[in-house]
Amino acid sequence: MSTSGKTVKPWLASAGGTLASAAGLWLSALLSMQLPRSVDFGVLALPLWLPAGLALAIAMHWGWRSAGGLWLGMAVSNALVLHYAWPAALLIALGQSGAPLLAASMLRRQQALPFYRLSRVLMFLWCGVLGSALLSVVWSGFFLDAGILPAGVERWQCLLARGLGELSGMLALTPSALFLLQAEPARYSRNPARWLESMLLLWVSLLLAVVEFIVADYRHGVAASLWPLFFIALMWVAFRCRLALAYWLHSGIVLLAFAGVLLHNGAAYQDPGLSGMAAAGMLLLVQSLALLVFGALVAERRFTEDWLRRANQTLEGKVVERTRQLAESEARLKLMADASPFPLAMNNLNGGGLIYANAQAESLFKCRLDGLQRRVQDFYVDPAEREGISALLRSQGAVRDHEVQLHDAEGRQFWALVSCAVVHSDQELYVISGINDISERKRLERSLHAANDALRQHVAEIESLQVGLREQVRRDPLTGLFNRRYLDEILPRLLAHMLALDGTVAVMMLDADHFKRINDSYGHQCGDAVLAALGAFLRDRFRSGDIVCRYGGEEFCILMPGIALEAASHKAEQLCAAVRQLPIQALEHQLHITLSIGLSVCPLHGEDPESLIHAADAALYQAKALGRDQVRLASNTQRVLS
Ligand SMILES: Nc1nc2c(ncn2[C@@H]2O[C@H](COP(=O)(O)OP(=O)(O)OP(=O)(O)O)[C@@H](O)[C@H]2O)c(=O)[nH]1
Repeated sequence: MSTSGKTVKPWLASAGGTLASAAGLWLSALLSMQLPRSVDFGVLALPLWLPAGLALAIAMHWGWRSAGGLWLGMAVSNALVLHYAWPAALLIALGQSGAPLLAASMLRRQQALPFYRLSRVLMFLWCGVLGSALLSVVWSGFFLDAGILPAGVERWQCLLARGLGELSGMLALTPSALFLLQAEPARYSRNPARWLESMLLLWVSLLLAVVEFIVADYRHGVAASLWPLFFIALMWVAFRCRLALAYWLHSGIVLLAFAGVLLHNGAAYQDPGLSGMAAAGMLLLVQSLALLVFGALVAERRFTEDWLRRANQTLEGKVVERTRQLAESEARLKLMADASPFPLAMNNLNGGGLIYANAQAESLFKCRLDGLQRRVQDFYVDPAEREGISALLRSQGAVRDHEVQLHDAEGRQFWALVSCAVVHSDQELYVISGINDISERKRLERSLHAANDALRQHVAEIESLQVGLREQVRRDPLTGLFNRRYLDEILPRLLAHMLALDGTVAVMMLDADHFKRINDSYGHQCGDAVLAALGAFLRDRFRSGDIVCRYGGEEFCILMPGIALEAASHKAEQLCAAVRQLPIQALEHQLHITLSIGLSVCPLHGEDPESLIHAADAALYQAKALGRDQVRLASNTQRVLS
């Protein structure tokens, strides 16, 4: 370890301390000897034994490091001031230095310092002052016979005097030493007004002490009665100012009292006898004890106040730090929310008052939303919708992807997808909402729906056209009856179906007789009208299950499923007769026509379309050949019927 040039060597410091301690003790012994001795009572042979008080103060402040100085100082005092033989002086000094060192060590172990509790003051008085004095006196007692006992003084008297002297010395000097030992909060020294008050009190008190103890005539009773003023001044200083200052003042008063006694004047020196000195000593001791006790109480209160102040400062520091952390955290969260690419807002659940909205939300709603008196319901096209969301939030705590219609500050309405969550903070319920403008999506959805509707309509039209086309394909345009194409398509299926059911199908072929004449006589259009009228008549004449087709030209074919040969023949005869009687209005002409009919029946005349058509056609041809206006059955049927 490097040491600077200014650092005092430990051994030098130790030697210096030893010598300084020794010198101090020797000087205080010299001073003690100047004080009046008892001549009347012989008990207090020694006056206030100042070295003992000083030794305890040194031992408490520097501990065992001061052992050499104490021993040397005491030995020198014994030898040079009290004129003991050197061996006795050295041996007695062992006790005089060891006793305060032991007492100080014990007090340190019990942490008796600093004196900010009354219990510690009592501990100090008991262990330090009384214990030290007793130890020292007991030790000295072994050597008092070694030719050093004053003539005519009993040993016990000498021990008692020594003991009381040391006790008094320690008590009187303790407050004076305490300014070295006492730790106390320093805040009183920083207050200028208090400092001025301290200085004023200190110097006025010292001035009064000079007057009281040095200038005033000891025979004057008034001077002695002023002593209580110093108590007041000391307590005042101790209470209002730093304790160290009170100890200083006490030390000054003690020194001035001693000085007055030495000068044979002042309140402490009331008479040259022992009684005056004893009274002065008692007053000093009482003053010392009072200051110790009062100082401890004051210090206790100050340390408690200081502890509370520091605890408060620590607490305040923690609060400040916590507040800072919260502010940082809040700033981070705000930064995150502000930088969010999605519109975010926060509001009171009750009332809907907006607390926060990020820049995206402000841009969406086209207005500033920071701390304004705005409510979320102000932005709903239908405020009742907001009530619905609030009710959901109260019951479920969150709402996901709710479609609502909002409007911005400029009145533009738009659809939004809203997701909300309830959060608790400071006994309040808040709602955090994410808002997604879905106007464009909605517009596309509407376009899509419109396109779908148009497409559906288009498909329906196509289907209708297809149905029409299908009808056109299988219908004859002139009569509205099924055409031959349909007949060719339906007949095989019908036959297969009826054969599977063991049923019958009659095929009726009929032809208008001499139709060429109508065309020739009345024109082709009139012929068309006749054909149309005949078709309508045929359609009405047959059951809905029958299939009436225009086979071609003026020839028709009718399929009648499930009809027997006789019934079919009968129906053909009736038809023939009915048409014969039928007046047909064709254009401006009323005409009559007749029909020739050929009839075949499945399975009698065949089980396939060709056979049946051919058989019916042959029968028709036969009816024509036999003079027309008649019904003929297919050829092999003749036998069956006859
Ligand atoms: N107005 C009109 N006439 C048609 C149509 N289809 C065929 N015809 C006519 O019908 C006539 C059929 O004549 P024919 O085959 O000689 O038969 P018919 O005159 O009825 O004599 P028979 O059948 O032997 O009694 C022809 O003059 C055709 O032009 C049509 O759709 N409209």
